[in-house]
Amino acid sequence: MYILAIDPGSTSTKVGVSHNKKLIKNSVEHLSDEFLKIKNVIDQEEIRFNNIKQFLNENGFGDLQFDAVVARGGLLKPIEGGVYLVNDKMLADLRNGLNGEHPANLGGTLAKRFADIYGCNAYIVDPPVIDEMWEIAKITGLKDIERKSKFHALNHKEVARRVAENELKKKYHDCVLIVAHLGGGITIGLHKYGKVVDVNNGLDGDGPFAVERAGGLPLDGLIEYLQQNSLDLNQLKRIISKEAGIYSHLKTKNMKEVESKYHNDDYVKKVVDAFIYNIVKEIGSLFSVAKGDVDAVVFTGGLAKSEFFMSKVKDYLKFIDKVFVIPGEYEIEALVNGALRVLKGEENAKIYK
Ligand SMILES: Nc1ncnc2c1ncn2[C@@H]1O[C@H](COP(=O)(O)OP(=O)(O)O)[C@@H](O)[C@H]1O
Ligand SMILES: CCCC(=O)OP(=O)(O)O
Repeated sequence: MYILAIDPGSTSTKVGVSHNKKLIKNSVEHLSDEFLKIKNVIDQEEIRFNNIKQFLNENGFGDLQFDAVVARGGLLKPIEGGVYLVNDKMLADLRNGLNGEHPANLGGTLAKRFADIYGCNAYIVDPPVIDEMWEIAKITGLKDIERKSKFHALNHKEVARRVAENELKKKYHDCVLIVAHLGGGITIGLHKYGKVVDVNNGLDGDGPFAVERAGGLPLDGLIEYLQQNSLDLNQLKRIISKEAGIYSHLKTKNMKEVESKYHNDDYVKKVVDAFIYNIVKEIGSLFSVAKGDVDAVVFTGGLAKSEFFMSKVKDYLKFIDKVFVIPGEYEIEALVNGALRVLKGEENAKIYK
C-alpha cells in the first residue's frame, strides 16, 4: 500500500512516502518571496501544493497511485483522539481557522487535494486540538475562561507509545507518563492510561515559555503591555505565539546558537536557566497531580537533540527513576501508522461533525 503523508510547518512541509514498511521522508522548503509575503496561513495552500507536487515529480513519485493521503490536522473544534476522514465540514472549519491560525490547518486541505487526484481517501490523525483533559484541569479562576487542550498531540502520542512498548514493555494504555515536547513551542502533558488528562496549551499563553512562545504571563503585566504598546488583539496574539519566549529576550530562535553563548554571556545564562526552571516546574506540577505515580518522564522535540539542554533538565529530575529522551519528532511515522491502521481495518476512521 502506498501512503502519502503531509505535515505542514511554518516555512516547510514535511512529506513522507510509505510503501511496504519503507518510508522516505523529506522536508519541502517554501522559501520564495511570494510565499513569505503571505499573511494568512490558509492563503499559502496553492504554493505548498505546487511545491509538494514538484517534490513528488522530481523524486520519482509523480506516477504513484496512492491508497491514502494523510496529514497533520489543524485547529478544529476539540475532538477525541484518532484517525478522521477529511470531510466538507472539516475543510470549512480549517479554512475558517475555527480554533486559531496554524500551518497544520493546511494539512487537511492539502491532503484532500492530493487524495482527489488519486481517487482515494484523505485522513488526519490526532490533531493538536484533541481533548482528553480532566474537567478539573480546565477550570480556572475566572468562570468564563476554560483551559484548552492544544498541544503536539501527534508526536506526544507516538513517542508515548514507543516508550511504553519499547522501553517499559507495557501497553500505552497501561502506563502513566509525563511527556514534554520541547520545540519552537513547548507542551508538557500527563498521559494517564492512554489519555492526555492535563496538558498546557502550547499556542495561546499557558505553561512554560518556549523558544518563540510566551507561555503563561502575569495578567497585570499583560494588560499594561497591551495598553503601553497600543496593540490590537491580532498583534498581541502574534507576539504571544511567534515573537515571545527565548526570541523576545535573545532575538534568535536558533537554540544551538543560544547554547554556544551560554558560558560567555550572563544574560543568555540567566534566560536559559529560567527557561529550564519553568520546564521542570511544569513537570513537577503534573508529577504532583499524578500523586507521584508516574512510570517515566519522556522528552522529545528539537531541543531533546541537545545534550546540553537535556543534562540541565535531568539535573533537576534526579528524584524521578526513569527519564527517556526521544529526540526530534515522529509525526510522519505517526501519520503513516494511523492511515495503515484504517487501511488494514484495525481501526475505523472517525467522522468529524
Ligand atoms: N541539536 C540541537 N541543539 C540545540 N537546539 C536544537 C537542536 N536541534 C534543534 N534545535 C532547536 O529546536 C527548535 C526546533 O524544534 P522542533 O521540534 O524542530 O520545532 P518545531 O517543529 O516547533 O519548529 C529550534 O529552536 C532549534 O534551534
Ligand atoms: C501546540 C499546538 C501545536 C503547535 O504549536 O505546533 P508547533 O509548535 O509545531 O507550531
